[in-house]
Order: sequence, then structure tokens, then C-alpha cells
Amino acid sequence: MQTERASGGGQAARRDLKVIVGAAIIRDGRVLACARSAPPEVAGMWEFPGGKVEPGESEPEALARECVEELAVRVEIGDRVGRDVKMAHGRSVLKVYAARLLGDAEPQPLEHSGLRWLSAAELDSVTWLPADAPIVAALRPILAAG
Ligand SMILES: Nc1nc2c([nH]c(=O)n2[C@H]2C[C@H](O)[C@@H](COP(=O)(O)OP(=O)(O)OP(=O)(O)O)O2)c(=O)[nH]1
Repeated sequence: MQTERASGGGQAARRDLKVIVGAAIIRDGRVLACARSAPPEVAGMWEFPGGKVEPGESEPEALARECVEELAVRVEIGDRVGRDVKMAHGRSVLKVYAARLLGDAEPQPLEHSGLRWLSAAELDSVTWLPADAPIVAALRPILAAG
């Protein structure tokens, strides 16, 4: 670890890199967008459900856990959507995966202040967290294709 820090040239050590995963849950050509309820600086801005990958978890496992915790739904994780997005001066990275609902449960806003299913034409009707811009752009043709 010492070596990694020393060779990092002042950059954050690799072990400090946090991976945030998000789920683009798609149903009938619409994606589920979630409004953050906290912290105040970003409350009311929209994101994909998800969160930090915990030690020992795979990215799909983390997403499945977050979808239960945040929305009370089970999901099947599919392909990546868009590229890795660096955040917090490179100390964290956002990775979004396509997902679909399993079972009949409707997502519940257990931690968000609102949920919306957005079509390709409606993607710009909400204010996304800034890091999500390239993901939303990559999602547009996927939704438009049905
Ligand atoms: N879930 C999610 N987080 C995003 C997105 N875009 C984006 O910049 N973020 C940022 C917001 C937060 O700074 C961070 C995710 O942190 P979080 O607090 O939601 O994660 P978590 O659920 O693991 O949090 P906690 O257990 O520590 O409370 O990533 C997105 O689309 N989805």
C-alpha cells in the first residue's frame, strides 16, 4: 500500500477508489429515475438507484442489494450502460448497468422523494446528478429502440 501511494504521484491510492453502481431499470421503453432526498445540496436531483459497492461484493450483488433496500424490488442485472464516470476528483467511479424487474412488485420510494418512469423523450424532464449526464445520453437510444 505504501508503494501504491508512493507511485501514485499525489493521486488517490487505488485502495481508496470507491465504486458506485447504479441500475438503469428498464420496463416498456422507460427507465426508472429516482429523486434524491438527501443531502440538501443534491436533494431533488435525479439518479439511478444504487450506491457503494461494499467489500466482498460484486457489482451486480451490490446493485441487487441496493434495489431491495431502496425500492423493495428484485432485479436482474444486464449489460453496462455508458462508460465509467469518474467523480470526486477521481476518488470514485460511477458504473451503471441495465436491469429489469423480477416478479410483480412495484418499486417503492423507501429512500427517495419520488420515482418516475421516463421514456427517451422524457429523459430531460428531470435534473439528473451531474455525473449521470453521459449515462443518460447513452440510455436515450436504448430506450428509443424500445
Ligand atoms: N446511486 C447513485 N449515486 C449516484 C449517481 N450519480 C452520482 O453522482 N451518484 C453519487 C451520489 C453519491 O455521492 C454517491 C452514492 O452514494 P450513496 O450515499 O447513494 O451510496 P450508499 O447508498 O452506498 O450510501 P450510504 O450507505 O453510505 O449511505 O454517488 C446515481 O445515478 N446513482
